[in-house]
Amino acid sequence: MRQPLILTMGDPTGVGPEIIARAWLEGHFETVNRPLLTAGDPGILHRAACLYDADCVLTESREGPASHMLVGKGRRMAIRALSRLPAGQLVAGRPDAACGRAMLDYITWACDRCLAGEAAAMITGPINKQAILAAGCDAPGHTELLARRCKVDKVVMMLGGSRLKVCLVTTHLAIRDVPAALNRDEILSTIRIADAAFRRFFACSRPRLAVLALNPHAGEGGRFGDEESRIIAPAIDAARRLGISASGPHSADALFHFAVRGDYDAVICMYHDQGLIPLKLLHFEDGVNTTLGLPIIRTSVDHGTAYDLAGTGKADCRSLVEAVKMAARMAPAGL
Ligand SMILES: NC(=O)c1ccc[n+]([C@@H]2O[C@H](COP(=O)([O-])OP(=O)(O)OC[C@H]3O[C@@H](n4cnc5c(N)ncnc54)[C@H](O)[C@@H]3O)[C@@H](O)[C@H]2O)c1
Ligand SMILES: N[C@H](C(=O)O)[C@H](O)COP(=O)(O)O
Repeated sequence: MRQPLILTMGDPTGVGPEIIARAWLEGHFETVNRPLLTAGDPGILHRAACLYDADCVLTESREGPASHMLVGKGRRMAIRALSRLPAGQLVAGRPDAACGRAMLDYITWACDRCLAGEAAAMITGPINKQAILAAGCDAPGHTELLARRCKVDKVVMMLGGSRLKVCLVTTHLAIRDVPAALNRDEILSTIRIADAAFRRFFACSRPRLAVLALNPHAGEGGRFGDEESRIIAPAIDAARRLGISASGPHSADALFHFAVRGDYDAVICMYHDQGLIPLKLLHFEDGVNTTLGLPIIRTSVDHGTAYDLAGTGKADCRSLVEAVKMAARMAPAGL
């Protein structure tokens, strides 16, 4: 049998459990060509599924990799029980350290199964970064946590949809710390990882990568900053010498128009919101977050825990569905 895709449930008090249950109950995973296993909490998932189907039933199973099956409208959802939190006592949007520990356990278990070749890919539900900190993990997000777990120094956060894909040089850090975190090698390695991933996973023989400037008007010849001439242009030159189709530094305000028009395959962005604002403007509903440069395949929803919606059953599950489909496409054929 083909190895499964593992879905991690995310924050038990966020929308993760309900978007997983919703996607299952609406049948969105029926065309996925691999088994799906949810790493999470059966009681929480059952409570979430009841938002859509009051008759759904949680059953114990002692056979197979799934310790629980959730049955709703004839669909069987395999669950690996990694926590048994008191569902009735948890309040939407208020994770405690036990929830933080559980979120971490889902992620590390799934990552280890992928590293061992027992799963083909992992897809992550949204976590709360404060809660994982309360549970003793100082990684600012999945991206950094998985890089550490896989013993990789440099990975790239890419978010994308059909119209736009953005790769970030820096991720979760204060805006005031961005300039100091940028250097030629970081930018060059981001370009190289993006280039390799597009060739391998997205059937792009020579990806066209647009590299953004940091400052307005690409620094206006040094008047508004010199990162462009000092750091970014040398990184682009080095990439081009390696045969990579990288261009820039482009003015960030104008470039997205051309990228969305189809002139580029991906945009290399200097910091989080430079890339994620245009991306989420276009692709909030169906965007996918992918970590490039890991030895495993990891995709994710492009949104957070959405505490304002948790427990209402109103959260959109399209990003999750796209993340699962993308993981299935990226998964190694031999596994
Ligand atoms: N993949 C991840 O684990 C991930 C991604 C982004 C943010 N986060 C975390 O989530 C928490 C909240 O972050 P935030 O408030 O910046 O972003 P958010 O995405 O949780 O919420 C922003 C807005 O989008 C809405 N929204 C989010 N998901 C939705 C969905 N599926 N359907 C409909 N509307 C949806 C919310 O209701 C809210 O109005 C933070 O702790 C953050 O670190 C986690
Ligand atoms: N920057 C991501 C976003 O806004 O969607 C998000 O915080 C997720 O990060 P991780 O995949 O590292 O958890």
